[in-house]
Amino acid sequence: MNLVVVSNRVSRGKPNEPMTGGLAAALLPIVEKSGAIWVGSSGRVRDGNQKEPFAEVEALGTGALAMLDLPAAHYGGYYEGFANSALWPALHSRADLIRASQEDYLSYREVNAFMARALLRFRKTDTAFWVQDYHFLALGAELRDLGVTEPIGFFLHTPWPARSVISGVPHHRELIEAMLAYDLIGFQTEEDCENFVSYAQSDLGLVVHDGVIISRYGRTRAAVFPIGIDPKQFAQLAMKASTHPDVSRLRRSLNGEKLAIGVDRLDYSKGLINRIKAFDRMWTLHPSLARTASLLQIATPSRGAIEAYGNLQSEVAKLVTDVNGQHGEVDWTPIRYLNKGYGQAVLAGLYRTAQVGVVTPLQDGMNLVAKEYVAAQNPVDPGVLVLSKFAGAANELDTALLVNPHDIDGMARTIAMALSMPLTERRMRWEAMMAKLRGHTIQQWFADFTEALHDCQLDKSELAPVMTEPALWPVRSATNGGARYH
Ligand SMILES: O=P(O)(O)OC[C@H]1O[C@H](O[C@H]2O[C@H](CO)[C@@H](O)[C@H](O)[C@H]2O)[C@H](O)[C@@H](O)[C@@H]1O
Ligand SMILES: O=c1ccn([C@@H]2O[C@H](COP(=O)(O)OP(=O)(O)O)[C@@H](O)[C@H]2O)c(=O)[nH]1
Repeated sequence: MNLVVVSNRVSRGKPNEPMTGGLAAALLPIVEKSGAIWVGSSGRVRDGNQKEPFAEVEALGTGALAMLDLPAAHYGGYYEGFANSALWPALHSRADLIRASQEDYLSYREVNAFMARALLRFRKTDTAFWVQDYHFLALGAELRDLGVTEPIGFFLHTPWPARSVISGVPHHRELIEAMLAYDLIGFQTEEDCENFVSYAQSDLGLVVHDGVIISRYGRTRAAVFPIGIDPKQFAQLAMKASTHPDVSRLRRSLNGEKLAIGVDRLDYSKGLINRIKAFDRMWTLHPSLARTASLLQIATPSRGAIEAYGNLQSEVAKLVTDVNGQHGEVDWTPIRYLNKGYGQAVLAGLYRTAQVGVVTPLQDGMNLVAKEYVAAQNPVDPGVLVLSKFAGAANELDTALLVNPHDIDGMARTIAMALSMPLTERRMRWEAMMAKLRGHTIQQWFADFTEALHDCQLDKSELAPVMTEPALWPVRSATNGGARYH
């Protein structure tokens, strides 16, 4: 099978460069070894009506990486607009932050249609397409319109919310109907999958049998594939990193003080404000922890052109300044706040230096930082993970100290408890989490999804086509060769 993997964000795999998000971090090591072609955005745009999309293609491991220049007129409306100002907030149950215009929606559809045309260049006999994430909900339908009959899978890296929340997205119905052009739709958790299936049944009135949704396109299997990491490789990275200058300097600067670490994109879904308030509360409730335990918070800038992200950056910076002003001493800074990214080779060493990992998103598809923190620990003296129950990772890492990120007092108490947890309990919890990480690696995730996609194709060829009542479909009219949706 010739696999074509598609995502908005790709990674060129430069060692020492920070990863922009978990999708690129997770896909890089497996795509490199799979021989697949990975197609995504180059981060550049190009003017004009590109008849032949421009792609820079380079070798990536045993396969290739193709980076496309996306259409200049639509990029902003697609990425900052519909994908990250309408879909992202809805997918993270923040309906209050949904901002969507008709122009943004049309740009989103244009970029999906553009990507479909671009993908034809990589289609060979026996090709399967694997589309990643909410940037390309309609890509499968666009490919079908171009006559593609090969298997097309889709994996959603974010949560899928309750019906009432996703219904807040303009054009939700036609987008979700378009998703049914995929043969296989993968989710991070059972809850996400159930929410999606419930929408298909209740809002689209479709029949669902054994996880298979029957629509005008035929059969779509909805299933759960929790994404993992390579814990062995991450542990090796962490051991090697102990001599990295940044890691050595951090260790020296601590003078025996305990350290908690947080590593997140600066995103409102990550719960940074509540986390910092929890530390503030902890130092107020337990004055003995002032000077003896501090927080290193890495907050990598993300999607800065979007208003909600710009506001968050100012709000977090102000809160950190207030808390440091309140609890700091002439020779002690409670929160070290870094507004930049680090390569994973350093990050792994920073995780290992910290006695507590704090991962407290309000909502998160998976959260790979939680898994990486666990894998990076020293087995004889492991740190403690404080983890939000609303991160996908909490389903597997259930021996972490699970917290409600809305309960600031509760988080303050739990972080204090983590800082003083006895070694036997730390080891017991850590070993149970490592067993889960070893059982669900990124390699396994990749193999499970591609095998399930292959099985969908077999089912298709063995079963007669399904006829159903036509659902409501977007009305298309051609304008300058592009697709328009009403
Ligand atoms: O590409 P960006 O706009 O810079 O954003 C970075 C990525 O953020 C999201 O990552 C998700 O994928 C992780 C791996 O499955 C998962 O652990 C995390 O919970 C998700 O939020 C987004 O879904 C990606 O498309 C972005 O590339
Ligand atoms: O400075 C940084 C911050 C994060 N990461 C990586 O970015 C990914 C973040 O993934 P996660 O699933 O936690 O969250 P996302 O950002 O995708 O929502 C992880 O693999 C981190 O190791 C990185 O390489 N450098």
